[in-house]
Amino acid sequence: MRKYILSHTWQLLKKEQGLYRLILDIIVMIRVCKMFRQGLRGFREYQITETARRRHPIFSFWDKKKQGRITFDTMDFVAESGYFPPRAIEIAQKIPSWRTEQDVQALCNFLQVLDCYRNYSEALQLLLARVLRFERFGRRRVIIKKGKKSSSFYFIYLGKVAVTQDEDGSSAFLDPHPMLLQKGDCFGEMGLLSSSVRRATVVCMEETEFLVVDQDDFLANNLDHEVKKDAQDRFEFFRQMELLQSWSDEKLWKLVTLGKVEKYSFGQLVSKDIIESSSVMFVCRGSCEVLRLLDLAASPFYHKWIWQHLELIDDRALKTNLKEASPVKRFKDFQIKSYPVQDFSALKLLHFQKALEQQGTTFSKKINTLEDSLPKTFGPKIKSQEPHLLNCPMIKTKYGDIPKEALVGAYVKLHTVEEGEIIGLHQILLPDDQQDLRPLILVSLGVELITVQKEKFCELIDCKVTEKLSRFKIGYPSDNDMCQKFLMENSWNIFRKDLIHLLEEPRRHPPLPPIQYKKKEIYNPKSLMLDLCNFNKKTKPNYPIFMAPRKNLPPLRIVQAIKAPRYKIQELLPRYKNAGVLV
Ligand SMILES: Nc1ncnc2c1ncn2[C@@H]1O[C@@H]2COP(=O)(O)O[C@H]2[C@H]1O
Repeated sequence: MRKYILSHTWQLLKKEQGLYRLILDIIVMIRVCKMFRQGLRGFREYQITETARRRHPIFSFWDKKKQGRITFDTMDFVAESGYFPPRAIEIAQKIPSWRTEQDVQALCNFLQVLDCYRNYSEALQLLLARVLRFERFGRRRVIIKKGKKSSSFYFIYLGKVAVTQDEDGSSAFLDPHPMLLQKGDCFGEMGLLSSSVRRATVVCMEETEFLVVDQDDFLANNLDHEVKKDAQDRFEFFRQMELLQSWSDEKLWKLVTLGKVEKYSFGQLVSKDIIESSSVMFVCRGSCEVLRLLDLAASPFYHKWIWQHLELIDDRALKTNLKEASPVKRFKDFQIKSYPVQDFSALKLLHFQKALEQQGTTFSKKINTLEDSLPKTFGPKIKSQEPHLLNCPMIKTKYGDIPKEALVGAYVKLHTVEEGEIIGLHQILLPDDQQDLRPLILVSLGVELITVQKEKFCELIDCKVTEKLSRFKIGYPSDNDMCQKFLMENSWNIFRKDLIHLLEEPRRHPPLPPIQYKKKEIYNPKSLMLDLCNFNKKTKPNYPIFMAPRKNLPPLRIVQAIKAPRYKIQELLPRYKNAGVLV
């Protein structure tokens, strides 16, 4: 009997292999890519901090191409937590002409953890690695004295320094909020680029490690040429921008000197809130995404949607639904593109077109008018809820009571900013009361930006730029529009899953079992799923292994999808009463 079952299962598996195998391979590939990407992101900040006493492994192999042994000695990376590794100190203490190509490349790799260093072009990074020397100073040591001439530039590897306006830096120890610079920052650029006196005093607040470039080495190794080349590239970039066409070369060079290059790897947060940011950002390479953290409970659509679904919690019979549109119509209505993350960039375009059609209507006014009106498709009013149906804590909101568990948020993507575009300018000319002040998050997809202080940029703006900027008025869709779209996509996803389950024969032996989550949780932080079907059921507390500190988490619990009680799809599509019609 067992033999028969086994051979039967094997036959079944063989029959379905083709497409199913392909899908599994794709899933595995996606998972591996995701892990690899996450791993790489972590690697940039990685440093082994074992004690030097421990036995250390050396990995090595023979490289046929190079006819040499390639060795990875973990000791090279061993350092006390945060300190510059001894191997790197060894290189940085050699005089530039004694450093080999490998030394330079290795030092360059060690320094990738410093934002300020990483922001330079690769060619300049290598040239810097040739000349940087290592220094460590204690608390209260003055590095630069205001008004004096000295000629070095500093990267901070560890510790903190304060920038003061007195000569001996003592004010930094009395000031409750001194101006601090820390790991990854740099200072003293005046010493390298000109022979003018220092504009401020810099003093160590604690034991601090520096990598220092001296002007003599800088000039002797032609670093000034590379710096000029970088600046020329930035100039060319600005020259090609339509917005700045009317500016003279002199004005553009001013902008070049005001700008600071910043690089962000994939998935890195660029700005927590673009609206609050004091900089204008020019995307010179790559792209980034504008996201909005949507508080679903702040929208009347969500309230209506939640209560409509919670009414079905006791498996009520399908009656009201019969009056609704036919399943075919519903299916057609739901035929919109669905994404694993909520991508609403198209909604922005739609919104933009609408806004253009209704000329004279400002964006902020539009939000206000939408705020209190309910969508017609959902009926004129939210039905009165019967709290006794649900045995869970409730929260009072502007639109009535809502289960506490249902207070969730979702990240939605509003826009992808591409090369050549500008961030932080579109509202610059609007008076304060007309600005859309909703916080927007900027996340890198691998991007290189030039940031310029908004204030400084505004000082350069002339009437031609003002006129071009006035045509820039792009508003993002209101939170209500986004919430409505989120719920529509969510409903479509639920419907699509139900339909697939209905049409497909249930798989008896899945070779790759899906990750099992605890069923009874209402909110699952791993799958980012809110499961409203689990209300009124006894829930087991779920203790996640790792939880980021509360202060680093977003103010709302984030969901990617919401599962809700619903009518059985067999009732909606009575012709397909039995599962497996497709197979
Ligand atoms: N307001 C400031 N913010 C950050 N760094 C500053 C500020 N003022 C001066 N510095 C740095 O302190 C350094 C003092 O020497 P430099 O003038 O060569 O270059 C200066 C800048 O790098």
